[in-house]
Amino acid sequence: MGRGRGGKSKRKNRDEKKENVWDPSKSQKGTANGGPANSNQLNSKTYWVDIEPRNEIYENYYKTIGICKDDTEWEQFMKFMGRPLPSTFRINTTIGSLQDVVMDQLKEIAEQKVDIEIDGEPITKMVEPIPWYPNQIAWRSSIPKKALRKNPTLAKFQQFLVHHDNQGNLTRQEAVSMIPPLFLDVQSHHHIVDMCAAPGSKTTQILEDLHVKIVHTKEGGQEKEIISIPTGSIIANDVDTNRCYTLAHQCARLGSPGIVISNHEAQNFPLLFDADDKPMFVDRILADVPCSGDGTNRKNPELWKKWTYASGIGLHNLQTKIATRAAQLLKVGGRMVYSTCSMNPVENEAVVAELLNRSQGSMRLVDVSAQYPQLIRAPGMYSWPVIDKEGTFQKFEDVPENKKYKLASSLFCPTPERAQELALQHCMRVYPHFQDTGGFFIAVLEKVADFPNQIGKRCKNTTESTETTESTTTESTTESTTTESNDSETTTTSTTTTTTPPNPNRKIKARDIRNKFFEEPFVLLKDDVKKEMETVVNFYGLKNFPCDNLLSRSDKSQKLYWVTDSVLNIVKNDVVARKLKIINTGLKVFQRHTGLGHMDCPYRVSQDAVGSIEPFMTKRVLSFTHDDLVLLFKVEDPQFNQFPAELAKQLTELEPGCFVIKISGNNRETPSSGMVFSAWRGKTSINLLVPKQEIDSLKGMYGVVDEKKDTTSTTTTATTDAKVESTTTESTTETTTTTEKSE
Ligand SMILES: C[S@@+](CC[C@H](N)C(=O)[O-])C[C@H]1O[C@@H](n2cnc3c(N)ncnc32)[C@H](O)[C@@H]1O
Repeated sequence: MGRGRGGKSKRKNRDEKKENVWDPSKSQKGTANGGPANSNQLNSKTYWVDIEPRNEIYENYYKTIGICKDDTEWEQFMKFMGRPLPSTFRINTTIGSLQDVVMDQLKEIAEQKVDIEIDGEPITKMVEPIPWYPNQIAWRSSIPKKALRKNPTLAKFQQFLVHHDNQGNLTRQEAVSMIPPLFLDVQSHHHIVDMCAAPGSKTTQILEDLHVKIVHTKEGGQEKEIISIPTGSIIANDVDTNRCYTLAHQCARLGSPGIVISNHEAQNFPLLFDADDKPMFVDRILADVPCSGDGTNRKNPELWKKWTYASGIGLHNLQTKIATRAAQLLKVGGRMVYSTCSMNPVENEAVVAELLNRSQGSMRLVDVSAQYPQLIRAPGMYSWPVIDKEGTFQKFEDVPENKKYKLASSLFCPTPERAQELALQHCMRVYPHFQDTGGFFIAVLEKVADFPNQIGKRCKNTTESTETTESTTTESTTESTTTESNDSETTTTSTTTTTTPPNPNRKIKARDIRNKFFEEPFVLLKDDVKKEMETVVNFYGLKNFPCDNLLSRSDKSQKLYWVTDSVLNIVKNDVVARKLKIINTGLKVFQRHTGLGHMDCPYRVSQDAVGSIEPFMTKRVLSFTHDDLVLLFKVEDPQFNQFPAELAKQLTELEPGCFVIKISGNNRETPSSGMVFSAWRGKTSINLLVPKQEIDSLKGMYGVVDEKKDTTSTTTTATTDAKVESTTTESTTETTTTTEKSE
């Protein structure tokens, strides 16, 4: 973590595009070129899509359900639902002293006066902190993105956003989406599962929290310290393989050894066992389940056209299964957050009530009303009718016999007495008009005892388990939102017993091919690689580096991944390591040189992990100034003697091979100071072992004009003996040298 990467470029991803259907370029109105007639008077419609933010069925539904207390509030609700969302983002809390730089710049921008109107309402602030988010880490701006680009006064803010987003210094995330991780109350030793994690905005937020350690001071107080190696871990899971790669990419930007990306159906997520064969129940679990998304209409206006009664009803069963599985995987005393970006009680309180019923008192809703008091929220609902195209039903008993198969009894609200017993008021509802956000639902639950038929009773020294592994009959993908039918679920998904251990020689199975799962398992280092590590430790002068926390992916051990103790514990259990479908884990820290002739050290430091490994290095770290860095950007493979004399001498004396460049200087004056880069010392020249995208992003940021001969080349050239292919592959974030193939 920290300033681990010189520059973090952001790859546009297909999934993001798919999810965010709003395409402002198609919605230009106003002047001939699409801009407003007067850049100070904006009409939000100018910047929004050409979709009327109305849907009669939706409006009737939510009026009947009674989410607003009266007509005046309803008007407010609809007014905000019909507007584009403010832009919101979080500052990355793990970038060390750079956080102060970002904050300074942001405050300077925030102080600038703006004089614009949107829909006739004056906007006086370009950007402001979100009041309920601690320590001014989250910010919002009501100015539409497109207006930022068009208006010269606002352009500086736009540049700030683009630059720091590219550098991984901030994450754009919807304000309400930041709420569930806050209530998860993560600590650095926690073992966490994010069950439906892609595209990963909440995972990255949790991952940042994992790197914060609470230190107890002598005076009895508490301080927060950013740590690069937590003991805990987060497994970020998603059923959609492609979305898992997006997730992996998002998480790689943070460079944490505590991440595991897995690809399972959340409702069948396997219980893991540690190296001693003990079940690894989790400390924290987030079930941010697939939902109708009817709280996101402001972001995805297309949803206005798509909403039907079936949108929520069709997902209730899957949501209940996922919530149940989450509760089963949780440690007694652990915390779970269930959330949706829907306002529909059948996806929210109904699921929570059903989970509490199934838990038979082992789960309870936590009253978090005193936490984050500036966050305006409504309590959970106690009663709601179930409405579908057949009619409106107050109780399951009211449904005609021949229609009962379409509606599960768990969709219906409990009796008022039972709702009170379950304390459904402790659920939280956030509506758009409360603080100009999307709509969201959050429930915080605690496990107080074992779940009925608690999973995890497993015989030691045997692979037999009472734990469910994925049943081939439940391998379906996400349930359709359009189906009206819904099986009434009476049993949990955990009661199936399997006695079939995973195949120890597991390669790729037919089922995996159907699910497009082709990843090789992560394994502990073989003895010969362990032996090689002695050379690596010596070459880089690694002091106290935890070599035992390294994994590889194949026999060739081309790349070595650094993981936290918690991840290591998972992989050490051979059976589990094969059962868990890991797409990626940890931090790629070393990459083998191949085809480079005789090299004293078989591995070079990967740019992905350079910031994390540099503090362990007592050799081969050279201090460069910002000007030296600019020279490296401008000149292809600069010769030693092109640098100042002292640095040229150090380079000459350095043994050939990989080394690390650390930029000196004061953070506030030299923006690149503290950045670290993996580099190669050739015979007479050096070059960066950094992907081209990252270099380009930095060059843009520092206004470096390219003086290199071949600007279209994707590789550095051959006066040095390592060449880095700078294009990233579609499916992974890896870069490969031209002399090596990725594993
Ligand atoms: C609401 S989105 C999650 C958003 C994510 N938590 C974030 O903050 O970026 C729901 C996710 O659930 C995934 N999903 C759908 N069905 C699933 C299942 N049965 N098991 C696991 N993930 C599922 C979808 O692929 C989607 O990525």
